[in-house]
Amino acid sequence: MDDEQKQEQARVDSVINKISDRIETTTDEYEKAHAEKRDVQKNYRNNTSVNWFEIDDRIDTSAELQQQRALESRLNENESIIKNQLERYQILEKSPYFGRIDIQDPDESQPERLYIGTSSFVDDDQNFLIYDWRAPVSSIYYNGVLGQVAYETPAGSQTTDLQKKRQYLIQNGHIENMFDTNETVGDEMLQHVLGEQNDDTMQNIVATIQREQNDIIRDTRSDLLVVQGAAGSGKTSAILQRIAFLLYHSRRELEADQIVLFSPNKLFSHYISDVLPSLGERNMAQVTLAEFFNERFEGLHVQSLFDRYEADQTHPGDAHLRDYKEGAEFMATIRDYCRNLKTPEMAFTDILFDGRIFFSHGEIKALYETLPNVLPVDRFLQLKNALIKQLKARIDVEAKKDWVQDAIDNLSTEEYHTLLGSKRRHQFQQLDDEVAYIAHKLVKDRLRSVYDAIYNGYFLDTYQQYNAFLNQCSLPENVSQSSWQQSISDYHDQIEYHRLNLIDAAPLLYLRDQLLGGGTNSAIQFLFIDEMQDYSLAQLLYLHHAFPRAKLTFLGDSEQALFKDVEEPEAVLRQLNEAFHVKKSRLITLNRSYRSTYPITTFAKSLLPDGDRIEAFNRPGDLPKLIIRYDHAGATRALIREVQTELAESSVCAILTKNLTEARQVYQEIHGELDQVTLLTDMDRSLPKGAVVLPIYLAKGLEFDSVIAYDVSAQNYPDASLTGTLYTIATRAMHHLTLLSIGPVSPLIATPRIPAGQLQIEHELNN
Ligand SMILES: Nc1ncnc2c1ncn2[C@@H]1O[C@H](COP(=O)(O)OP(=O)(O)OP(=O)(O)O)[C@@H](O)[C@H]1O
Repeated sequence: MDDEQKQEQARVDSVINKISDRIETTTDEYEKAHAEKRDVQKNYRNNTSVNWFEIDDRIDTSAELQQQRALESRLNENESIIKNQLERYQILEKSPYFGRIDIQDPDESQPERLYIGTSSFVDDDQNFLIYDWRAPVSSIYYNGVLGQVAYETPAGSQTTDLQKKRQYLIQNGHIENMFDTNETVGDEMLQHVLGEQNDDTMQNIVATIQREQNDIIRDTRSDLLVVQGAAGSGKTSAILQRIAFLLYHSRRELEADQIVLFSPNKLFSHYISDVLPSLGERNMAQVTLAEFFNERFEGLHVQSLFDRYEADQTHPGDAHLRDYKEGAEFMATIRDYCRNLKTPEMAFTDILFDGRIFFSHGEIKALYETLPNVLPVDRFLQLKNALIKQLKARIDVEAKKDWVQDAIDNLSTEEYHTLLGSKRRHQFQQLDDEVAYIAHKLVKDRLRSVYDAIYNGYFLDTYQQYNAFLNQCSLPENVSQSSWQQSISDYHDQIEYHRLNLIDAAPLLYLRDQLLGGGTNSAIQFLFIDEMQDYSLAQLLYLHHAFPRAKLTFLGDSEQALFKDVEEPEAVLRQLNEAFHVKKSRLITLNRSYRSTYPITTFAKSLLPDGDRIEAFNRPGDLPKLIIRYDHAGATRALIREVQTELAESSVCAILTKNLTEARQVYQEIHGELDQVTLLTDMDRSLPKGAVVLPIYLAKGLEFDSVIAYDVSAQNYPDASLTGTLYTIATRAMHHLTLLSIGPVSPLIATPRIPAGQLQIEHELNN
């Protein structure tokens, strides 16, 4: 250790001491806050156990309880603020900072040294010992090269002279490594971090954020930010850091649950779940598209993207028809259709109660006719109000009937009191009033389902309405009437079985919202969509409609699209701009790929016709291995041997297949021969150790130490339509990639673009 490093270590020690002291005092504070909250809660519980019916005169209790509830919520908040601070200090205690910048401001006589870490730390004399990485001045660390640099502050742009930039790797209080660099963030540090990574969960990249990634993270202006980047270029990492940045930037106005991330699968949700907590922030809400749709279509099973991948492989369907139904124009057609819909064309339906008609569709239609001719969404709101008014009138009439009196007589004391609810006996002038109240309440409760049906708009059969819409569409030239009619009849059959094809989900929801209103959540301020290439424009438009106030960040890589054509990043942005009409949009492309070793990225990019623009990060490693076998038994033996070799070094080895059928078959073949092997499905939420077998679409967004691509033969990957699939598989590997071919190798690999020297080839003879 040279003198310089000794001095730096001494500073680290002294800062850690101060952090440890602070942890001690904060722990005391936390315990106090916790005890205070517990006392109040105990008190609150004792009070709420008051029996309302026996102690009629304790009217004050309610006000007291309200006060206590407010107090409890204040104490809760206080406790969680202290807890959060404590967690941040605990993170800092292990590794207080990762960067230092020495800057000389024009109006200062001395240069200043600033140390940068995951959050700021101020000593008792108000000296900033650590700056938060998200502070305006910290951007110099990520963006600046030595010399004059500018950075944005709330007060405008500032310039300063950057004299030194130093990076540290501090683990458990020790400086493991430190480098001075003139680059944005030096490659040495990246080498170190990337070489060390393992599969468990994603790590934050705060110490080594690259310049273009920093642009993504710190963008606060764009309404629509589109990130297109090669596999492993850090798109997901960057947006998680962006979320942490936004939470810091708008601490007062933004909560983590006002941010939604659409993630590609459940495994991915788990995989990224540690990143924000490791930065001292709460996780945002996460949902998959399938979860979102299934929640919106209660009682209907919506086809998932995975079901569709599987179906596509046997019945690819009409591509033109799909393009039409998944496009922006189709959604616009729905909006126009809804706006111009005439009463006779509306699919009104009866509201039933106990199997009998309560409001007939004719009655409802007639009522609708009497309402002012405004947009359907407003007119339906009026219709709901009018129907609820009628329902109330019918409740009044019904409450006076004999059956109700009989029902009251048969109520147990407990049921009676439940109906009485918070009302107290002395609030009624006479017993009759009380009975009338109970009768009314009883009928209202019984008719609750009618009320819900009105409230939810069940008087309009939206499935039937969508069917009617489909039947009147003017088709584009490349879509034939027969294939359109077939798709309508498929839709019809699916609905009969309470199922819905993915292609119809967004349009149908849009139609429903256009007519009946609702479906929107204005509380969400930021919407993130990862793997955007797997979403149709119609789906993206629907999500924009569903979260109308949210700023949008979409990220993806069209090269990784399974069964879809590659699109240029600029074309993606153009399409979105035309469809979304946002004020400020921005495209950021990331071409440098960090995940895999140099030989793996070099191989993977060669699979793509235009892979040259991808830059492989220079991390050394073994060449990808291509194993060729000419029969199934030989292939299985080779597979088992490879898995064993890989598991001797790594804790997880992923065998990636084209689809679920293939994954099941591989699992059957090997699970008797290996100790730890798991077949993963779309229900799995976490990754077990050992060998895992899964179809590629479930591995989207994930990475593994070691990947075996199963059966890359010419028979299994015959043509360019599977380039995206193969590329996605190859780019999941961080350190080792093995390709197993049963029979002659796919022309996607046996191509002049991939010289033999890029691979280690093992033929059957070597078995
Ligand atoms: N600046 C960085 N510093 C350190 N590691 C990084 C950096 N950028 C990316 N990585 C690492 O590279 C790997 C790939 O990153 P990430 O998963 O974010 O890429 P991606 O573009 O979303 O990939 P894909 O599209 O293939 O899912 C991760 O292990 C991530 O930690």
